[in-house]
Amino acid sequence: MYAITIGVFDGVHKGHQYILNNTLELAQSLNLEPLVLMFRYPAEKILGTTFDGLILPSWRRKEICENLGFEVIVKDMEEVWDVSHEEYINNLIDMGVKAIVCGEDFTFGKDALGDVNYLQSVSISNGLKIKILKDFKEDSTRISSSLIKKELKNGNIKVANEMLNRPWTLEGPVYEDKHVGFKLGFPTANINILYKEQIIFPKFGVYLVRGKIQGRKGSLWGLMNVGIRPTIHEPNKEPKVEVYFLDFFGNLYNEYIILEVLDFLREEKKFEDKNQLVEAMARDEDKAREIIVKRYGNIKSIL
Ligand SMILES: Cc1cc2nc3c(=O)[nH]c(=O)nc-3n(C[C@H](O)[C@H](O)[C@H](O)COP(=O)(O)O)c2cc1C
Ligand SMILES: Nc1ncnc2c1ncn2[C@@H]1O[C@H](COP(=O)(O)OP(=O)(O)O)[C@@H](O)[C@H]1O
Repeated sequence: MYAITIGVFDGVHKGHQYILNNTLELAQSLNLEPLVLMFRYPAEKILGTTFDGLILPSWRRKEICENLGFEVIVKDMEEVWDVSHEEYINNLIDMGVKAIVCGEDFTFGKDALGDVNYLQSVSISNGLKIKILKDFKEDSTRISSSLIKKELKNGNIKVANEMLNRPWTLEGPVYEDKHVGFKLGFPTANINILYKEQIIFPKFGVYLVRGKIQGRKGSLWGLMNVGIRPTIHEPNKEPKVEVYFLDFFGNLYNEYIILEVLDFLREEKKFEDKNQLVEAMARDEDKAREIIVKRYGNIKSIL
């Protein structure tokens, strides 16, 4: 028997963490198993309106919830798009749901006709316990996935990380390209962040990151560039996420990399020539090393 919470949980930010913690507490007090029904994408993606990508892919959100102690079911919202709100609740009851935790703006079922009032009206006859939570606010700001995405688009990575309660991560497999990086003296592993799900690109520019190569123990400092590389390429190139790891040399093709994005160093620029770009990259490296020593006590890159 389950205590469930339902949603996209994009980012699994502080507001989500508040709902999740409440679900864990309720589950414990009622002797139920905590369960998350998680949707891969928000409704905007299906409606084709203003969806600019996910903060975190579904498997990463699932893992975070599992680490908190939840069982997690990931579904495509399309699967339940046409299910009426009455049937939706009946399906949950059939699954063994005994308690539901949600925010006050929670809606469900076809045309979003199910809401917290409906939930409460059917709860007694179905023996359901409903817990409705008020918006989670910090300094009177309502923390939300769309606010975090706005901060990421503005390069305010530290603000976003604060709302996430952990460093934002970008991840994906490394793919081979034209080897321009090596020739510039800064080899960069290209990370395909879109290989399975649509993920948001942050503001184009240079970031300090800490990277992990899946299957290896340690982690590496790195400089991540996100953008269209206007110095080297024609305009309208596809944006790319690439990382130059400090104090590392090795083959990363086809490795799977997870980057913790820690700081925004500067915007991407079109330099007059390659030499100026290389000089700027060297300055980026100096700045990154300064931050590492100052803020992180010179923790080394280790693999
Ligand atoms: C630390 C760092 C900073 C970068 N800054 C810029 C930049 O400001 N402008 C730019 O055009 N490219 C920038 N790049 C991207 C390089 O142009 C790119 O790594 C190189 O062209 C190889 O790209 P390719 O894989 O598309 O061949 C930067 C790369 C790194 C690692
Ligand atoms: N310090 C490093 N940081 C990132 N990649 C490195 C590093 N040292 C070696 N490499 C390797 O070099 C590759 C990138 O070289 P680059 O010339 O930029 O080629 P490509 O155009 O294929 O990305 C990486 O995918 C990785 O295999």
